[in-house]
Amino acid sequence: MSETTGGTARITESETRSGIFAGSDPYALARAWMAEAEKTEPNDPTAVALATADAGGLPNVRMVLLKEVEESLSEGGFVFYTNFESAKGGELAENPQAAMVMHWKSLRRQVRVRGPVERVGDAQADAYYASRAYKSRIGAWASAQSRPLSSRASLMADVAGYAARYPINPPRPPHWGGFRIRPVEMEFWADGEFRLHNRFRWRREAPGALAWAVQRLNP
Ligand SMILES: Cc1cc2nc3c(=O)[nH]c(=O)nc-3n(C[C@H](O)[C@H](O)[C@H](O)COP(=O)(O)O)c2cc1C
Ligand SMILES: Cc1ncc(COP(=O)(O)O)c(C=O)c1O
Repeated sequence: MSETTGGTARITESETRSGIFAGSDPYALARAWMAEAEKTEPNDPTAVALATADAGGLPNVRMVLLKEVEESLSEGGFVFYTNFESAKGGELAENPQAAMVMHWKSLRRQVRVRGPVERVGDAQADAYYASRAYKSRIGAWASAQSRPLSSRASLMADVAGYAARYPINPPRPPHWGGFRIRPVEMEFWADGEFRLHNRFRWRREAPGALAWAVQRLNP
């Protein structure tokens, strides 16, 4: 058992990690793997399957694009953007916890993250919204995401209506913004021969603690 200090976060682990698993900051490790995936994946290297559950515990899952792995040694988060009134928005309002997994076929690796979820602050969400294509910004106004739609024509009429209302610089819709998953657990997985994969789980040493305990897991 060894103890090291990764920035402000202490790490306890049973085995020294090396190669693609090395490092004392799991956010930096996730960013490094994503940077590799950007070179090898044909499209959407930041796509994640995002799992939520409603108040009754029934799970739901869908893809979203991860837009930020925040720079922090100990208290970072995984950020995505969506409609607060969508199915996932409703589930996160009832039960603000989520899990996500990134899987890159080209690298044969996956990263899993679990934790409580909070909304991203207005200034950060405004800045991200402003960086999107104009038509995507208008689409966020027009789409009542996850609710029934009578026809494609009605959606396109709403798109035209919002484009007329906001010919330039549409403000961020009040129903659209970001969520941040604050990990209590992360897992880095890489494919091994004959299914003898390598897995390292990073878990907070105690609820609310900054320190991580890292454990190699059976494949
Ligand atoms: C690769 C990919 C990326 C996506 N990214 C997002 C996203 O970042 N935000 C979003 O709201 N929907 C995104 N979607 C659409 C969602 O998968 C989903 O259809 C939508 O958010 C409604 O989900 P819900 O009804 O569970 O709320 C993406 C779909 C795919 C296939
Ligand atoms: C409905 C929806 N919202 C948001 C996003 C996030 O991506 P972007 O901000 O790059 O449009 C996506 C990506 O596919 C999407 O489908």
